[in-house]
Amino acid sequence: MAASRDKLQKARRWVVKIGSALLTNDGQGLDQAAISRWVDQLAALKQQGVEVVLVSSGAVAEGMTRLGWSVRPKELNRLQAAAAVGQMGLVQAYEANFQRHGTHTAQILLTHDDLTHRDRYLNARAALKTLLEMGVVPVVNENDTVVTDEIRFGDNDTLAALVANLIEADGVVLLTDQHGLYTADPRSNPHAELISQARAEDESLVAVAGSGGKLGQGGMATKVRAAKLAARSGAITLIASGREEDVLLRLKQGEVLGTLLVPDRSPMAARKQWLAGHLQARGTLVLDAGAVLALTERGKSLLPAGVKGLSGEFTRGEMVLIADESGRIVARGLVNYGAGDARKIVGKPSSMISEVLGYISEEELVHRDNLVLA
Ligand SMILES: Nc1ncnc2c1ncn2[C@@H]1O[C@H](COP(=O)(O)OP(=O)(O)O)[C@@H](O)[C@H]1O
Ligand SMILES: N[C@@H](CCC(=O)OP(=O)(O)O)C(=O)O
Repeated sequence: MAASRDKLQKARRWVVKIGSALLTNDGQGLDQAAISRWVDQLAALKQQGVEVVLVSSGAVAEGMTRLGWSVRPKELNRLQAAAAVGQMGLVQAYEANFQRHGTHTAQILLTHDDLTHRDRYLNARAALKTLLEMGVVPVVNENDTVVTDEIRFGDNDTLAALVANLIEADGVVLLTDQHGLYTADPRSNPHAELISQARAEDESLVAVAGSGGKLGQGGMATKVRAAKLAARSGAITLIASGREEDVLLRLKQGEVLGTLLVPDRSPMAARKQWLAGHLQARGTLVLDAGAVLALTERGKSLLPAGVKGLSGEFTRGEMVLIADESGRIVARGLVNYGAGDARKIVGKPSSMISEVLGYISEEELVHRDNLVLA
């Protein structure tokens, strides 16, 4: 068990999700004091070298307060309106608190659909990674204006896991109003016991998590499902109480709190399997000998300069095979430029991409994070 806790401690990129159940102050809008404490902890984690992405719910609840509604509406359009109003409150609260630490925040509104479209996936990934490199804390929520699944099912847990997949986070921390996953719902079963650790892919957890929390909320079922999703890219998930004092810092110090859900695979093996299993190759890039060595021996990204030719029709974000001049496949990966643009830049230095195409997405044709060697 200690070895697995250690993994969270050593994780250098955390996705921290704060659920609606925690964020709202007895229906009185956002719990500003609690937000201030979580932000202090997140800022301290950053100081310790952890990159953090925050996934925050609470838009509907805050919107209802701002609009003076005491009863949660049933109509989706009114829930959407409340989410749009309340999102401003979330943004204000996080930005003001992070400013105390001299840190900028960035608002990222995503839908699950965005993460299944390969070009949008790469775009979201590039934006988030750039923000992290700049030391900005992305604050993510579902874009409730264009999709309504979440406000119907109350599930930002899945979004947190998808974000972890997207940016290869090594840890997902789901903060909620319970100390973790219990053997039964502790609200209705006083004998329920806290599960300290389990395999993320353990099917018996689904039965334990039940069908959901309070009416209209995801409860533990969505957290267990999210842990399974996060495990696909090798991330470890921890479910803990956001009310526990200094919970994030204590977890970072290795204290045994909450429920740890451990992936079966290492991040690299998980990513390899995902790349190998989920996508069909749409084309082939043929590399010169220097580029083959850069990829296979030095773990580098593939730059356009090392590509001698290409075949097939592919769009940005699709899978391509990467071969040497004899036709031997040396790797596969997600390509940053569609075939038409790629043909124009192959053989050229990356410094010429913007001149040739009139824009630049990335300087690599295939980034090493999106590439697996054969
Ligand atoms: N096995 C279980 N262990 C812990 N909590 C459970 C379990 N089954 C159901 N729950 C319920 O899930 C709730 C947390 O889910 P939810 O209200 O959706 O929180 P959040 O807004 O943080 O996602 C708890 O308050 C609890 O009543
Ligand atoms: N996106 C919406 C709802 C998401 C939600 O409630 O999710 P959860 O915190 O997992 O129960 C909001 O910000 O209010």
